[in-house]
Amino acid sequence: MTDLNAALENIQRAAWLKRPAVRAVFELLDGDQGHVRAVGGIVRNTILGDPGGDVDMASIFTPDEVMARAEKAGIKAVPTGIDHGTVTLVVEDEAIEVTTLRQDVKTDGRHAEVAFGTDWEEDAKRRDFTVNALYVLADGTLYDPLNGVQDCLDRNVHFIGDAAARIEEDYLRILRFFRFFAYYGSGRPEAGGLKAAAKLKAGVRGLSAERVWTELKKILSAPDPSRALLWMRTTGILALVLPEGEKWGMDAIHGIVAAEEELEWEIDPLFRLISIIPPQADKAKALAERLKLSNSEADRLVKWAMVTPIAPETSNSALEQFLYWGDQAAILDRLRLDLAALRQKLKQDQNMDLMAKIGALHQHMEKALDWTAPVFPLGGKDLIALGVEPGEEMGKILKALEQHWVDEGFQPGKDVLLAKAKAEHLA
Ligand SMILES: Nc1ccn([C@@H]2O[C@H](COP(=O)(O)OP(=O)(O)OP(=O)(O)O)[C@@H](O)[C@H]2O)c(=O)n1
Repeated sequence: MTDLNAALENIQRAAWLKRPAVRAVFELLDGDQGHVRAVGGIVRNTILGDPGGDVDMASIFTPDEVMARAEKAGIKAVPTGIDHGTVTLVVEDEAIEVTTLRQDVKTDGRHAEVAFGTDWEEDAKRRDFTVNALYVLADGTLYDPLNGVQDCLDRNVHFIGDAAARIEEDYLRILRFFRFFAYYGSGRPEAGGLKAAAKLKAGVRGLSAERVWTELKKILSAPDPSRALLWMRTTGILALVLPEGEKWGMDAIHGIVAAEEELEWEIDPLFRLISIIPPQADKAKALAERLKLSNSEADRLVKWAMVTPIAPETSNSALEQFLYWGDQAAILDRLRLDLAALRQKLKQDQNMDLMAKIGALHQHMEKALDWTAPVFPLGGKDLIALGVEPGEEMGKILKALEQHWVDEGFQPGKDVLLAKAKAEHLA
């Protein structure tokens, strides 16, 4: 476990703190006087020993002042979120968001109305969690007004001030609570935050589909999201954002996480989603529409839901037929899912039958991964040459010949197929 000294050292040594863009922004906005500071995810992640992510900064200067200074210094500045006081500065291809300190004035639960401020503690207090209210100054010292470092070290995702009030400012914070718990939490989520999240959960209904899906994807991308998902289910929050996953085997996710680790599968949030919803095309479609998944995400989900499960006993030739007529990616998803489930089962019940099934599924997966569909050697032109009129009938003949070719293990060549066409279809 990281201790305080190691955490502070992580910051002093952080490579991002020395990057030209970060130095340029510190210089532009009087970093030596503490008027601009790195904040948010990058600081949190660095303390926890995983210094990845974009560098976001906060500053006492108004967006106009930031723009004016950037222009004078020849730094590219784009007003990317001017309503929220955000200007993006670009130096040597690195984009850094600089947001003016804020004080909240009014809120409707989704969008806080903000006034610019110059008080760092005030800015810290209007953020969501203590672990996100950490600032790094130009010289690498830490400003931690709300004891966020200790909460990082204790793996405690702790709302700032009154949890309910923080949530009412932005209901997305309910999902962020579970996201940060998934990544950094240990034990149980903090009781006060959990209670407030459960009580105010109806508020997530008012969030845009895009924000919910983006956040859900981040939860599903955590090294092990299973505990967070279980708490979301216990509090009834999962039922609101993902009703399909409510009664379905949440246990599957354990098998997936284990298989990812043991078989070095890449973490794939959509695959994890697949594992916790039932394989029903109508449900998959409804989910994709409700959460506004991208076309490729929706396509993958629906195709997976429609694919026929492939039993371990399936013969090689039957598998080839599945692969030829079906969707390779969906079949692979199906195989991976079943494999992960069987491997999990084997941990409780070491029996030969299970081992044999797992071995067979491994082989099916190898085959499916290597699969390139053979090309059917016949086309419409070949039948026209035999005197068949183009049209529906020709389509039927071609389909029948193709089916025969597949059934025969893709072996019959063009001549054999043409002979069959003459004998059976053109007599
Ligand atoms: N609903 C929100 C969203 C963000 N923030 C604050 O804005 C910072 C930046 O937000 P964002 O970039 O969305 O998230 P990060 O915490 O930086 O995490 P990541 O970059 O890993 O998504 C957060 O750290 C937090 O201080 C907040 O208080 N409430």
